Amino acid sequence: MTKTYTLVVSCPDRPGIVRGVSGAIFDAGGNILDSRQFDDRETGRFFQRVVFECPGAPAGLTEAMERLAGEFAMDWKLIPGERKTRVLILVSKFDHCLGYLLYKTRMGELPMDIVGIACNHPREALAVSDIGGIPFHHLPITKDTKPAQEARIKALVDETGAELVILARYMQILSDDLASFLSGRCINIHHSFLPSFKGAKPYHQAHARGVKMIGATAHYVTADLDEGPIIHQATEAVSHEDRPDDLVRKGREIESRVLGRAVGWHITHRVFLNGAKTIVFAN
Ligand SMILES: Nc1nc2c(c(=O)[nH]1)N[C@@H](CN(C=O)c1ccc(C(=O)N[C@@H](CCC(=O)O)C(=O)O)cc1)CN2
Repeated sequence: MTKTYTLVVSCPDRPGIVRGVSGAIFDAGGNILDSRQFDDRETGRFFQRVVFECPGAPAGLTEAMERLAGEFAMDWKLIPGERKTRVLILVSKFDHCLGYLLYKTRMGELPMDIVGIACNHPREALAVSDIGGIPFHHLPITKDTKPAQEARIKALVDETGAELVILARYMQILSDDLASFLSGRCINIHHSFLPSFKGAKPYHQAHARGVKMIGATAHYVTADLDEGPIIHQATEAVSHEDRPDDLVRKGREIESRVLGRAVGWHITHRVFLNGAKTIVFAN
């Protein structure tokens, strides 16, 4: 039976990388369906994402990639097309982004398994979302209980085998330790067009500043608040007639859409970390 695979590679740039990778896929019986690449002249690093189909398992590809990895100092990963990413979602009071992710997952538009939802408020706080049979974890937090609460989050990640943690308007600052534990596998939605208006109340800051555009930013989480590598952003025009609540209302749609696209690109292996930035082979 024909199967599809995604191969992602990154390595110091030099001639012969694309020939090596495409040759290995050809020798394994693969037919390339899509290939995207980028050569970062600033860092001298090369990035490639290849989707190919193969009549069954790509025989010998792993061994060939290991040889290429030795020759080119290459980081690489081969992912079966039907594989779904295991995801843990963290949320606080506002559940519009959670609701959007649940809907997109149920519609089959996000290939992921939501293995749990954790919230620092009781279940009843999630006003609109129907979480169905997804396990819900109420993890209250205070200044004094933060270390224990975060230890519970780490345990949940390990117990559920979560490969990605999504902060879907989770309004608690992760400690350096937890941010480090989740490095490269935790995506946050910030409700402003970063780097403007960092912090907990960006819409009020935006209103006070009198901006004519608002936006949202999906980024990987680092210890430095709202400073992580950006995956996706979008904006919408607003006017003097918009009060803070209007900005919050208009922002809900932007936040949901931006987070949904960023998560979709991450779980389909279209996002590469490149220092403090990202490379995104968007679709
Ligand atoms: N280590 C990080 N943790 C978190 C990040 C991040 O980038 N790095 N993003 C936030 C989300 N966020 C903005 O997008 C944000 C959340 C919360 C706050 C904040 O000041 N929270 C207060 C408590 C507020 C409350 O209880 O309602 C606090 O934690 O003291 C600012 C920005 C998620 N975590």
